[in-house]
Amino acid sequence: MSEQVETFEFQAEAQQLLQLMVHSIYSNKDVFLRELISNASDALDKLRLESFTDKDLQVDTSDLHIEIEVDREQRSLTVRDNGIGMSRSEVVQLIGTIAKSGTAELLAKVREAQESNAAELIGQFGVGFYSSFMVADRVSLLTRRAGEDEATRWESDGSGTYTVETVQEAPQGTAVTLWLKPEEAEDNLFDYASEAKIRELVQRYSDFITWPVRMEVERTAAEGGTERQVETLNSMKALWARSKDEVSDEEYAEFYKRVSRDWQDPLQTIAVQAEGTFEYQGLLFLPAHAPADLFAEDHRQGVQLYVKRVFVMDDCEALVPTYLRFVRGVVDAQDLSLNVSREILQQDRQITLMRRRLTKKVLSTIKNLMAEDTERYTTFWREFGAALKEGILSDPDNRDTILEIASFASTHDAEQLTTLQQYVERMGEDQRDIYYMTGSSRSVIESSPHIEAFRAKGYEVLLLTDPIDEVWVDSVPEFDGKPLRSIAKGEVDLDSEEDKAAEPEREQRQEEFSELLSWMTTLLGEQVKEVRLSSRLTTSPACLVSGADEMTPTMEKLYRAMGQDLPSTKRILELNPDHPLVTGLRKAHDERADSPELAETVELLHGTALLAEGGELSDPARFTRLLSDHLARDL
Ligand SMILES: Nc1ncnc2c1ncn2[C@@H]1O[C@H](COP(=O)(O)OP(=O)(O)OP(=O)(O)O)[C@@H](O)[C@H]1O
Repeated sequence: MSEQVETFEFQAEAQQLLQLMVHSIYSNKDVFLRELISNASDALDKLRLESFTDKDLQVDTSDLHIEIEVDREQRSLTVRDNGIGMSRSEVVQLIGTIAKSGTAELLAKVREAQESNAAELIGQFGVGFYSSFMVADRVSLLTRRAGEDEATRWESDGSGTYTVETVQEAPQGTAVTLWLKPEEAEDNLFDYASEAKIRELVQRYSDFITWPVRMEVERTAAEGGTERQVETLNSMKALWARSKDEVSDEEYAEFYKRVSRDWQDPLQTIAVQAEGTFEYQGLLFLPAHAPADLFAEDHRQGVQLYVKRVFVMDDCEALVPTYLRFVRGVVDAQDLSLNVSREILQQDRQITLMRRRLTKKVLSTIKNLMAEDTERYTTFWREFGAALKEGILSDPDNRDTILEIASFASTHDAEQLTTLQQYVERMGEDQRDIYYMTGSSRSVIESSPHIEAFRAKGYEVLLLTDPIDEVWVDSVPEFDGKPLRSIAKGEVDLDSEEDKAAEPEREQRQEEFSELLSWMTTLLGEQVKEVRLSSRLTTSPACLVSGADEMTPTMEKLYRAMGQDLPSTKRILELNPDHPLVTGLRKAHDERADSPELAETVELLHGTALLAEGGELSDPARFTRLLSDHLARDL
């Protein structure tokens, strides 16, 4: 007997994703079976774990398995599991909505993207249960949660609505039935009611699933003719427990797709075997692409934790540091309790040791990639370098390794990145420091006045443009014995023989300009700490620099964005004594120090220095008015 059928609408975002599936933006339709088997396997994992941790739950876990059933007449295919199942409210919540954060934004991007990029973006959702609608025009799901009496039937044809009804009788677990669309091989829509096709897909995509995937198949009997027989289609071997030479790249790739919910192959597979007092095995992966939310606060982090082959939790963040949050995979520990909670794990000494070891392994893998496979290393760095650099600050133990495997843009090459080691090797005899400048983009830094003298002298400057660069540079005093120095901070002392020879001339200049400098310092007292002559400028009239130990404006902005209230640090205005604007200003000041127009010129000079480094004017309207007035006077 069934109760009244209720009709619901899919949540708007779910509806959009469903539409993408129905219209099949995803060219590989085969993956629907992998998704259904993967969900079934998760449900079996959950039931087994719950039966260990909840003693009141009366369930039979002696034969947990997945079953595939085909009805060729009706062209239907059912994937059934005797796992945890879902309650009625879970069905509505889990199947009718998409709970993941950032879904709306990602969907908006998919809508704007070209077809080929759209598939890539879709991969970031994990195609999931909805992928059934790529191959079926009607899908039903019958499920009963372990420990509950009533079951739920859900059904939809993939348009805007679905129905839900409570059913009295159903086996525990979930059965998903697809009414298959007609075969259309040129559209990659194959005959999924064919035994051979199913066998092929299970072996290709789900062989490592640790639960048996069974199907009744037709066999040639010994005495001729055929007979029906139940067969287990997958080998069920836990991939991380097998030796590396026994596992093919394809198997690793499929396994990666399951644990990461990525649709592309991993960039690198990392197998870890630890023996001794605390035994564990791990299979970690570096993805080939950063997810869109890598820098979002609630970004997914961690790997799956198994204890003696029993799945315990997803996204176990205690096993990897935050700066390696993009690493995916599995760790199977031999000596942990199945009852561990996330809180306990965070403080567990053995877990800390495991994290340390896994971190070292990941970093050494990246180091090897760098030495042996530049192309893959470059891909890795482009996708994840900005996250990895967070480790320079947060993981002092591995700071040196991270600095060794880091790459940076530099004035040496317009495209290729450089390592610090390569930079040091290129340093000339007379160069003592590693020069860098931080800023919002390569072009802003390259056109900022600060870089002029360095360029003129042929000194290489690292161009650091990730927000995190602002932060770590202050914590790294040197690399390979060479101090790291910002070219936008403190005094520059380029220290060549030629500069030393120019010392007396510099002192004389200082003298000549001293009145102008002190007048300007008073005039701009609200905005700058000091006005002085510069040895870093060759073509620009002026630039702003920070004190050697002070925060840069970008850094201040960063802290403010994080909600910290900081007083703004006054900077130093440096003038180029060879620039006609500066020499002219000095002359004019000697002649008519109290002219209001002169004060305005000084204000304009300060404003242009700010603009040249990509900074923001405090009063742009006033600046443009002064500028237009002065320009008009020249006409
Ligand atoms: N066979 C099943 N048994 C129990 N629960 C299921 C089953 N299939 C799906 N679910 C529930 O429905 C949810 C949504 O499934 P869906 O496949 O859409 O996404 P997902 O598995 O969470 O994520 P993704 O597919 O992106 O990895 C699952 O998280 C799970 O809670």
